[in-house]
Amino acid sequence: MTTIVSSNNSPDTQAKSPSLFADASQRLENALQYVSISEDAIERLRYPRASLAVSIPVRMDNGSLKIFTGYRVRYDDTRGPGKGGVRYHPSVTLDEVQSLAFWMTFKCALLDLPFGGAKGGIIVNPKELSKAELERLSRGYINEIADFIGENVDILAPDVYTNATIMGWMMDRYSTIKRQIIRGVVTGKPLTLGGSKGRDTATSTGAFYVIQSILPKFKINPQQTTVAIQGFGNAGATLAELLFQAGYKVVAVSDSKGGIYAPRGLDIPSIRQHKNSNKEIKAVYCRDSVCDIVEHQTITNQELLTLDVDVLIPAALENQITTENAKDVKAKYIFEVANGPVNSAADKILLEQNIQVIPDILVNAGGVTVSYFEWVQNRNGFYWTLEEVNQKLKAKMEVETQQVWEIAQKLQLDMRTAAYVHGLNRLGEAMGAKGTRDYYSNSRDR
Ligand SMILES: NC(=O)C1=CN([C@@H]2O[C@H](COP(=O)(O)OP(=O)(O)OC[C@H]3O[C@@H](n4cnc5c(N)ncnc54)[C@H](O)[C@@H]3O)[C@@H](O)[C@H]2O)C=CC1
Ligand SMILES: O=C(O)CCC(=O)C(=O)O
Repeated sequence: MTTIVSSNNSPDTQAKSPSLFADASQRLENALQYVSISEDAIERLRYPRASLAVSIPVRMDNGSLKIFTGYRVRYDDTRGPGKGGVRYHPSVTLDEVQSLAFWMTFKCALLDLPFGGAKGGIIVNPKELSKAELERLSRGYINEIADFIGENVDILAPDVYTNATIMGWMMDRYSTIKRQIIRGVVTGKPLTLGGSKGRDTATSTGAFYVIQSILPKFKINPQQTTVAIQGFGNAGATLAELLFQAGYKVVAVSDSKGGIYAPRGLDIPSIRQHKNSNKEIKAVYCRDSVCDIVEHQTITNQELLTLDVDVLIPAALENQITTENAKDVKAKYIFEVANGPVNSAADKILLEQNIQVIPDILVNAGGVTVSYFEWVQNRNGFYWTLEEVNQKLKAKMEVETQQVWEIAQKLQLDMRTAAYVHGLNRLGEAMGAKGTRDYYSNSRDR
């Protein structure tokens, strides 16, 4: 069954119990003094537009029935249909999904995509499910949220522990319910079902373009740059490989079980191979086609965050750098590939330490940008080459990175506040263009 949850989950109502959403909203409040948009628009942006909680009945392989809880939140759709991934994780909460949908809103505006922000999640450890159970769960989720989504309403995509296969099942189930093939309701699908070339690597490729645009501004040269990456999934592992190929010295990587650190540098392609075959990370260094296991330390995910490296890339989950460890961070640059890895209190500490944080809503926006390309291709029924996709992605990431940089320079802001200013200006403009008559109040009508 489906429940519409109160959308009145504003920072105010959550102030009594500190939440991820209250913390995320702080970034909006910090940017407000640098923009001139209407009070109405600001008030609207403080609240998610709609939040849905569903119970998903799944027949397990042993014959029992298990009920899973899922969410979908549409935060804002002023600039277009809601857009955002679906996360499968045991620690998913409504508060987290609302925060992720909030970030999607600003991310899509920042990249000037014709989308609003949305996100979904299911409380589940997918590693404990068989493939058949996972498929029934994914199809069941769509059964419950079908009236809440649509290719012109709210469009799904992959996120943590979801992938192209799951997106294919979801699109197929939605099409079955609607009695027509509707490819554009989900992006990140398998190529054979209308996926876009380059979507699987888009988040990391986009992040790579941002890194390559920002570091030269600080006269940083890849060959002398050490990098630590937390999270070795879709986003982290591919980015590690791109940086490795470009000559950066990737000295530490980790997954949910922990990581490895080798000051000599790691051979990322070999580590990916090991991970794919052995399901664990081993420290490997290869030169001239000869590989050996290098001297390395195993480290915890927390230790990785405070390594003495030039560049730190959190690419796993939110709230990794907080007041607990921010003062111990030694990296000079943090590129946030994960959503929300640094909380707002930690931002202040990092700023005092002169550490440059390049924010999630810019760094990881390559994923949703290629999702947009996929949606466009689905609507046109005409598909692009990988070169076309990457060329368009590169152009978009570089233009918006430069704009955020210029706002930061002009207003003397950190990159995160500058990114919110950029997104807010676009959101405010769209809200202004729509007018406020739908709010059924004449007090501010002009
Ligand atoms: N997949 C996408 O298109 C996009 C993903 N992101 C963000 O990137 C981050 C990673 O997502 P994906 O790579 O897609 O997920 P994924 O499911 O492919 O990989 C997640 C990785 O994080 C690791 N991990 C899980 N829990 C961890 C923990 N407690 N500590 C350290 N590592 C842990 C896993 O072992 C795995 O290596 C998330 O914050 C996600 O929201 C952002 C934009 C787009
Ligand atoms: O590709 C998409 O639509 C959204 C990806 C996503 O969930 C994110 O950027 O956090």
